[in-house]
Amino acid sequence: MRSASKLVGSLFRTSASYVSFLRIFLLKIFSVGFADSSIVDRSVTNFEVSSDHFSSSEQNKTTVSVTVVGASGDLAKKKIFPALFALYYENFLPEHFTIFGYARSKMSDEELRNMISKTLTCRIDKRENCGDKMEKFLQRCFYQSGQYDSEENFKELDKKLKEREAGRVPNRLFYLSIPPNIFVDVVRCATYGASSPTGWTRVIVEKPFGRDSESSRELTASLKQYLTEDQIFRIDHYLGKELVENLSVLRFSNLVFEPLWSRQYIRNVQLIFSEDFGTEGRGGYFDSYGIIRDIMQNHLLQILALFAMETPVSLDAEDIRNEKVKVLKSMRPLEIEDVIVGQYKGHSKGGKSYPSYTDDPKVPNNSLTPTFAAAALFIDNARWDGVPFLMKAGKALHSNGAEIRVQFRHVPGNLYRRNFGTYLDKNTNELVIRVQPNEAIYLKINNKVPGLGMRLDRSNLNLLYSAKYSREIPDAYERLLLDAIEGERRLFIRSDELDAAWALFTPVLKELEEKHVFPELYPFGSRGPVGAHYLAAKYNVRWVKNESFCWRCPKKVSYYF
Ligand SMILES: NC(=O)C1=CN([C@@H]2O[C@H](COP(=O)(O)OP(=O)(O)OC[C@H]3O[C@@H](n4cnc5c(N)ncnc54)[C@H](OP(=O)(O)O)[C@@H]3O)[C@@H](O)[C@H]2O)C=CC1
Ligand SMILES: O=C1O[C@H](COP(=O)(O)O)[C@@H](O)[C@H](O)[C@H]1O
Repeated sequence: MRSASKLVGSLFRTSASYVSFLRIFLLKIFSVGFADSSIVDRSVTNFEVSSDHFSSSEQNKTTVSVTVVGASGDLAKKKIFPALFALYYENFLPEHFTIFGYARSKMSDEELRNMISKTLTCRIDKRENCGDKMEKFLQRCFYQSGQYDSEENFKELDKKLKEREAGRVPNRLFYLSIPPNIFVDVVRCATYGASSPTGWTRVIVEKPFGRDSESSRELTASLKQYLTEDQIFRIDHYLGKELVENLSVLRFSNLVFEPLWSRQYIRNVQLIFSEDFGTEGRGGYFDSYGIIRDIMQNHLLQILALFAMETPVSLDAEDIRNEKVKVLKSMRPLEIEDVIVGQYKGHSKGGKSYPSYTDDPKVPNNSLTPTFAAAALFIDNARWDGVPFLMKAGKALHSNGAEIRVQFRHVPGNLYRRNFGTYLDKNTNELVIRVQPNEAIYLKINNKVPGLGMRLDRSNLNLLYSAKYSREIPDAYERLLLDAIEGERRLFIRSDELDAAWALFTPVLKELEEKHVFPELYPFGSRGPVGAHYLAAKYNVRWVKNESFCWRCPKKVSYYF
């Protein structure tokens, strides 16, 4: 009941619609009554089905408009419009909704629809009626051209929004898919020119949220001149990935993992991100941020916080985010001795040539920006004292993927020690959560090879999502957009979380820049700089590579670098 009353308070404060209030309130009541129902299954709570529970006259009174600011850009085309269509296709959008694209480029509604239609796709498993649905979706999309710092232009948008809202209570979501230097202008103009007069107004902000502690705080302060914290949805799309969402389920709904989840049983944790392509087309942005800001300070650190937090009081957003902040505040700021940086260099192989990072016309020839980094982080609390959390992130590597590897300690006094040979580490249990591609959770165990002898083998207890579930896994942006529409903040970053995250990385980022640390060059398509192995070795860790993660590796080989 406590969570239900908390929710009532916060919903009224943010003047959320009565319909979404009722929906969430009932869900909360259910979650108190039945332990399992606290896990919201959207297949039974989507808007279509919910209209059985809530009279359509309620839905008729409200409407949701999503304005994608920066609609002509890469992210909007690649991710946001396709995610909105997928939500529509699955009946997750409210009955009355409108989508607006807003940018400086001149476009008609028809031209926007034409642009969007090129990137919309149907779920592999649900192609029926897809063409019809696409057409209907496109008819709900409109365009307004305008400057980002013109209140007048946003007032024109407001006028068009009102026409579509047709007298219903308007709820408005603005997605800032634009470069960060214009975030504040847009928020100011949208607030004064186009915020909802009677419903809610929410703003999704894309990263980067500043370059360091100072600029991030400035950005937060500027946004808060116009918005309350409740209205700001800072997106980290890794939090919307299926396997990252599943991390808490794995920990807190199974008896077998949580007792092992500490320094007592875990030797080290590895958080690995790799891409087999370079910064193509995004060199201008990337050069002023680098891989530590682009991937580590946000995506990998968010995963780490979810992995390491204590059990939250409930699944409420504030309870979860409180626990994440505690983990981040218990961490030691990263030190320069615990980081290595690299940058990819071009070469030719098999008649094909691979570019250097600095070949990008938007990157200066003498750029020291890292495209690869490895780091060792520590959480100084009772649960994790002394356990290295190793992060590795890189572009233009030999493989593509993201995973969490949990290496367990050796079995004390292991009776089968002799059977393992010299590589004892290789035979300890390991839990792998493969975030992408080919989502999976598997546990490496030792077992006996059948027969009269006593030969041991390594096997995987394997949950491979594609084998178990026939349905397509939704894109992270779908989940996050839906959450923002529903006012669910659990997967968005609160400002104190952001402060704590920057506090860990800002000193080392400054030091790397001030000392002009030269990144170790590594060939495009390689495993990255050897320095990463020395860093791991310092903490008695070996990076492990799983064969299904590595498309250039020969099959059935476990890689110890
Ligand atoms: N692309 C991606 O994969 C990812 C992007 N992001 C973040 O999302 C946001 C949008 O990214 P993305 O779509 O790649 O960005 P783009 O560079 O494509 O910019 C989006 C739109 O903003 C306008 N714009 C671009 N540069 C400027 C400028 N200097 N001044 C004013 N307007 C400008 C352009 O629209 P017009 O000229 O028509 O006004 C452009 O179409 C950024 O904050 C980015 O960091 C985050 C994760 C991944
Ligand atoms: O935020 C970012 O993420 C992408 C990787 O996202 P994914 O969902 O495709 O794994 C990365 O390429 C980009 O540099 C970074 O800004």
